[in-house]
Amino acid sequence: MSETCAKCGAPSELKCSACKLVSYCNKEHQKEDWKNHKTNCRPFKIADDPVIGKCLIATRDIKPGEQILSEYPLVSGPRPHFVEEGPVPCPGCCRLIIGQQAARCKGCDFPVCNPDCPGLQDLNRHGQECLVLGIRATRAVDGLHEFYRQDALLALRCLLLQSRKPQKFARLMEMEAHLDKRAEGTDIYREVEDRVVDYLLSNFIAPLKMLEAKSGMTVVQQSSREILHKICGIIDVNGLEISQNVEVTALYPTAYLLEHSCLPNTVYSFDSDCKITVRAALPVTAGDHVTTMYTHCLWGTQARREHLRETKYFACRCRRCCDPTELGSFLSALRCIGVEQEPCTGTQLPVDPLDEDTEWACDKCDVKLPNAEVVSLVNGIGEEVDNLQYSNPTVKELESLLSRMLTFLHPNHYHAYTVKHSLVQLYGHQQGYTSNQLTDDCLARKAAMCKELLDVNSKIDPGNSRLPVYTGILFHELFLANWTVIKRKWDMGIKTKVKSVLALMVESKHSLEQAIDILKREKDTPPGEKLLKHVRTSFEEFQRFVERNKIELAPQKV
Ligand SMILES: C[S@@+](CC[C@H](N)C(=O)[O-])C[C@H]1O[C@@H](n2cnc3c(N)ncnc32)[C@H](O)[C@@H]1O
Repeated sequence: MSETCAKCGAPSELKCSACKLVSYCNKEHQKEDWKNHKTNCRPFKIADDPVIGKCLIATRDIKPGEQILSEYPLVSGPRPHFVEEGPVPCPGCCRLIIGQQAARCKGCDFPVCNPDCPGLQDLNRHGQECLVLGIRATRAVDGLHEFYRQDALLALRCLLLQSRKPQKFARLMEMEAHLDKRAEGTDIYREVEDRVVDYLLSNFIAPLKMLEAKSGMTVVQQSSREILHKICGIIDVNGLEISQNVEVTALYPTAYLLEHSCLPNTVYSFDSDCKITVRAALPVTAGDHVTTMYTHCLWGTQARREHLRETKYFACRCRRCCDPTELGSFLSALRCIGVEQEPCTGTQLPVDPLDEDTEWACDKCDVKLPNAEVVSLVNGIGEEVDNLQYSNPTVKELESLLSRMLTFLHPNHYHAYTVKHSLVQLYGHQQGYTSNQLTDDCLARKAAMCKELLDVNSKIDPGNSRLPVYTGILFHELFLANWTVIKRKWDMGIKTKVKSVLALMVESKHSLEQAIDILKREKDTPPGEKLLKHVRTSFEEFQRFVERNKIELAPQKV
C-alpha cells in the first residue's frame, strides 16, 4: 500500500476512499490524478439485476489474486447463534468462553473473558450496549443462557448505531431483509420474536424508554418490534461470519453486495480488526458478476439449494446447480443397480436439477427413480456418516461403511467424499496403520483416493477459494503416501535411475509445492497455520533427501 502521494511522491495520509490502495498529499493532487487512477480504482460497478437485486459487475478484467475491495465493517459483534448450552462469545472480543465459570462485565454482568478485555469499553464493540444492558437490575442465578442472551447482542448493537453513527445505520437499513419471507406466522418470525425481540424489548428497551421519558433525552429514536425484526433479517441475509479463534458476524458497506454462486470467482479474508479483503480467485472478465459462495461447497446440489432457499430466500441457478453432473464432479450422483434380471453399472443423475422434485434417470439403462426415494437413501447414509464421524472411527469402520455405501452411491458422492477424506488422514497415522505398518496395496489405495478427491476439488473449487485446507491436506497426504513408497524402494536399492521412482519424486515435489502455495493464503487461520507448518517440515525433509542423494529434479519454486 502506497504511503507517498501517487501524484508527486510527497509523504501522504489521504487515501482514495474507494479502493484505499493509493494515497495523496492533498485533495487537489487526488483530483488531478483521477483520470489516471480511475482505471485501477475499484474494478466493479454496482448494478441492479431484476432477479438478484443489487450486485457487483466487473468493469475491467481482473486477474486471480488481484484485490477487488477492502473495507471495515459498518458493525460487527457476537455471532447470533441460539446458544442453549456450551461456550458463548465474550461481548468484548467474541472469543469463546464458558459462561458459568467466566468473569462478569462490571457494567452489565454479562459473562466476559476478562473484566479488563479492551472491547468492553470500546464504543464500537461492547461499550455502548453495556449501558443499555446495565439497566436491568437483577442478576442471573440459574439459566445463564436464557438470562444473558449473546445471540441478541448484534441486533442491539445495530439498533444503537442510529444515535451514534446515523449514516452507517442508514446504510444498514438499505440492506435486504426479506421480511416478506419472515412474516408473522413463520417459524423464523416466532424464533426471532422470542429470542431477540421480546428479550430486548422487555428487559432493556422498555426500561430505557422510561428513563428517556423521565430525563427528556432520547438514546434510541426507533426501537419498535418491526425494526428489530428487520435488523434480524438484515443480519441473517447479509452478515458474514468470521471464525479466526472468535465467533464474529460482521456487516460490510459494499462486500454485502457480493452475490452467490456455487462456483464463485472471489475469495475473502479478514484481519484482526474484521477488515475484509476480497480478491479474485479465478480470472474475472469485464462484465462478469463478482461472486462469492453463501453455502457449503462439499454439499450436493439439493442440499445447497435447500440451504440457500431457507436461509437466503432465493433459488440458485448457477452453472453448477444447472448441471446434473455438477461440473463433472458427480458429487450427488448415485450408482444404478438396474433391475433384478439386469444389473447395471450406470450412473443415476437428476433429470432436472433445478426441480426440487426431479426424477432421477440412469445414463445406461431405463431405470428411473423418484426423488423421494433418492432423498431418503441419501439422508439415511448421511446420518450413518455423521454418527460414525462423531465416534472417532477406526480405519476398519470407515472402510466398511464406504464399501456398503458404494453399492448405492457414485464413488465421488459427497458422503463417500467425507469418508474417503477421513480415511486418507488415518492411513499412515492411526495405530495399526502407521506408515511402517501400511501394506503396499494400502499405500496405493491412499494415493489413489487422494488423487480422486483432488480431481473433485479441481472441478468444484478451481480457484481454491472454498476448500484450501481440504486440498492442502490431500496434497500433503498424497506426498506422504508417495514418500513412504519411495523410501521403501530406496531401501531395496531401487533408486531414481528407475523411471517410476523418479516420477514419484517429481510428483512428491509437485504435491508439496501445491500444498504450500494453497496454504500460504490460509496462514492466518488456526487450521491453515498448523497444516502449513507440517507441510513445510515435510518439504525440508524432502529437500534434505534430494540434496544428500544428489537427485536431479526440475528447479524448485517454493
Ligand atoms: C447479501 S444479499 C446481496 C445483496 C442483495 N442482492 C441486495 O439487493 O441487497 C443476499 C441476497 O441477494 C439475492 N441473491 C444473491 N445471490 C443471488 C443469486 N445467485 N440468485 C438470486 N438471488 C441472489 C438474494 O435475495 C439474497 O437473499
